[in-house]
Amino acid sequence: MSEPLVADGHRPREGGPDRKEVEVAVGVLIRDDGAFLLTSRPAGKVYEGYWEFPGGKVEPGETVEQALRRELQEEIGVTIAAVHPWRVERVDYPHALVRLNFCKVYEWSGALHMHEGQQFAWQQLPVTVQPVLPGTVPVLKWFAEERGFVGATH
Ligand SMILES: Nc1nc2c([nH]c(=O)n2[C@@H]2O[C@H](COP(=O)(O)OP(=O)(O)OP(=O)(O)O)[C@@H](O)[C@H]2O)c(=O)[nH]1
Repeated sequence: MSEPLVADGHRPREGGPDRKEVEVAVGVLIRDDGAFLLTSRPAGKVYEGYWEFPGGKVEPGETVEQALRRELQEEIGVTIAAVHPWRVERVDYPHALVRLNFCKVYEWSGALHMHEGQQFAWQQLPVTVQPVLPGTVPVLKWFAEERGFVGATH
C-alpha cells in the first residue's frame, strides 16, 4: 500500500504511531455540465471552514456505500442513486489517520440543503474557493488529469 499523504507534518500526531485508520466515505457529486460540488467544513469541526467533498466516517457494520448514502442525506439533504467507487487515498492528519474512499455520483434526488450550516459551491477547474482541505487537493489533480488540464489544480 502506498504511503499516506502527510498533512501539516510539523504538528504532533494525536494517538501516536499505532493509531487506527478511520474509514471515510466521500461523495463527488458531478452535474451534467461537469461541475462538482464542494462544501465547507462546519464550525466546530477540525479544519473548520476548509472546502471538501461532502461525506463522513463509516460507522461500524456499514459499507462505504451505505455510509455515503446516510451522510449525504444527513449533511446535504439528497438521496443519491448509483455510487461509483473512484479512488482511495490515505491521509495522515494531526487529528487522525484517514482512509478516504472517493465515490462519484451522477444522479440524486432532492434539493441541496446544508443541514450543518455549511456553504456549498459548484466548481469547475480551477476551483475558486479557498482554502481546500489537504486531503481534497489530490482529487483536483485527478480531475485535471481526467479532463486534460495541465498544471491547473488550484
Ligand atoms: N467529508 C470529507 N472528509 C474529508 C475529505 N478530505 C479529508 O481529508 N477528509 C477527512 O476525513 C475525515 C472525515 O470526517 P468528518 O469529520 O467529515 O466526518 P463526520 O461527519 O463523520 O464527523 P463527526 O464525527 O465530527 O460527525 C476528517 O478527518 C476530514 O478531515 C473530504 O473531501 N470530505
